[in-house]
Amino acid sequence: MHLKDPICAVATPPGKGAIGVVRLSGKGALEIGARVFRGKDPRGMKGGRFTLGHLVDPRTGEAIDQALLLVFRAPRSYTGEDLLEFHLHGSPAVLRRAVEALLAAGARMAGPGEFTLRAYLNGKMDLAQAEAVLALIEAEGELARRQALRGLEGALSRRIEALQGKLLDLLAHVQALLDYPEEGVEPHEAATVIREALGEVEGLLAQARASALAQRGARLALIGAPNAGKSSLLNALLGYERALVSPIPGTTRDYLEAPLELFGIPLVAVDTAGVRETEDPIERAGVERALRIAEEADLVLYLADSSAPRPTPPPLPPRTIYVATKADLPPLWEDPRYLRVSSLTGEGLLALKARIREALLGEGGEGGVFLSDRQKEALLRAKERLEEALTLPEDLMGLALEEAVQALNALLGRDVTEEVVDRVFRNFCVGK
Ligand SMILES: Nc1nc2c(c(=O)[nH]1)N(C=O)[C@@H](CNc1ccc(C(=O)N[C@@H](CCC(=O)O)C(=O)O)cc1)CN2
Ligand SMILES: Nc1nc2c(ncn2[C@@H]2O[C@H](COP(=O)(O)OP(=O)(O)OP(=O)(O)O)[C@@H](O)[C@H]2O)c(=O)[nH]1
Ligand SMILES: [Mg+2]
Repeated sequence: MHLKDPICAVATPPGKGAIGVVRLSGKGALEIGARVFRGKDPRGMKGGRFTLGHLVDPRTGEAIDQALLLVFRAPRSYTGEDLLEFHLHGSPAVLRRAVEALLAAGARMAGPGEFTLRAYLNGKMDLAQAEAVLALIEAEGELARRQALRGLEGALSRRIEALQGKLLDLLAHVQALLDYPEEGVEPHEAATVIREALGEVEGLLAQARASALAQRGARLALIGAPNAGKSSLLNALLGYERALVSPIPGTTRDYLEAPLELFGIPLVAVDTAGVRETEDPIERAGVERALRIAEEADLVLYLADSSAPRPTPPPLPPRTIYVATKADLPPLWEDPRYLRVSSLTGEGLLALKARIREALLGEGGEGGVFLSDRQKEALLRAKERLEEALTLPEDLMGLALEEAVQALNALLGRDVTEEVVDRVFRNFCVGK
């Protein structure tokens, strides 16, 4: 059901701020606006204009606040409907009264994401773009922000549409074959198109992994023997003295977490107690924790002091980068599998950061676009159907191709059930 009734909500975050914005959208928004605004009549204003006046209580005429009123006229607005924005002082007391005034004048409270839902239903954006709006709001790191902006501006949608175009051409070809078998199609041609499509889908799936990582961030554990230089490397990565450093082995007793952004990826670096055999029960508890943290981390940096006798590493997960520390001192051992780093001089630090980035994102992290879990599932369905089509003779692959196109349609939010749409917008905040 697509309602067009006027909805309103505060668009800015709760709390105090320089400005607070209340949005009003739908059929009759201009009339409601006229009831709550003292100043220029919004019904006489062109779209894309603003004016300064007062927001008033429609029941009493009492001024609630000064207001800058922005008027957008259907279909040229965010939602595609008539839309008014009241820019008020960012005061909880003002915003509460402002919403009350709009409700009294005939609007109703918007549901979560209802403005963006209307933008989607009115064809202002597809479902993939709507999900990117949410991802942009949620973005904490630079990479997540960049990926979400690309998605919201339609980078993914265009790629999916191009892919569908190719598959629909092939489908037409294959269907023609059913009607005019004597015409014939080059058998290898279909396979080539499908393989190309599969390549594109797989490329997007790789981006989905990078996208999930950019959104959620990653935990990076530093582990190694006492005195290996873990706390020093943590400080060097952070660029400030977060952890205590000393020449006494066993300085770090408990683990320590510090947020850090590398190449736009939000990370939590975890410095841990040096791993060794020990009688001290407190130290032993610290060691056990360190090993568990390594096991649970997305990526482990295993540190070994290159200026001391070579230690035997504890059991380490496969996602481990091996680091030989104190590269500024004469080495007692060398191993090409270890990256030489000095926290003192900074030598090898850039190479280490590059390795961390590569381990987390793989090669193609940079040009990525945001992909939601829902979009990833649609891509997996398309991939299955394309793989199936590849095993079939041309005259029988039509159904599989059609289903692949349908999966891509679902990604864009075409021909999807209300339930699918609801599930997307449930995650939005009220006011978006
Ligand atoms: N004050 C304010 N700032 C905002 C938003 C908003 O809704 N209000 N946005 C909301 O998320 C973002 C901007 N996105 C927007 C996207 C489209 C339209 C819009 O009115 N589009 C019309 C007309 C465009 C035009 O005048 O050229 C259209 O597409 O037809 C407005 C904002 C970020 N900043
Ligand atoms: N020359 C040199 N000394 C370093 C370097 N990194 C660390 N050190 C020294 O090595 C000693 C131990 O450093 P920490 O960073 O405390 O080592 P840790 O691995 O955290 O040790 P625990 O907390 O005891 O497990 C300190 O005296 C540091 O100054 C380096 O790159 N070069
Ligand atoms: Mg330490």
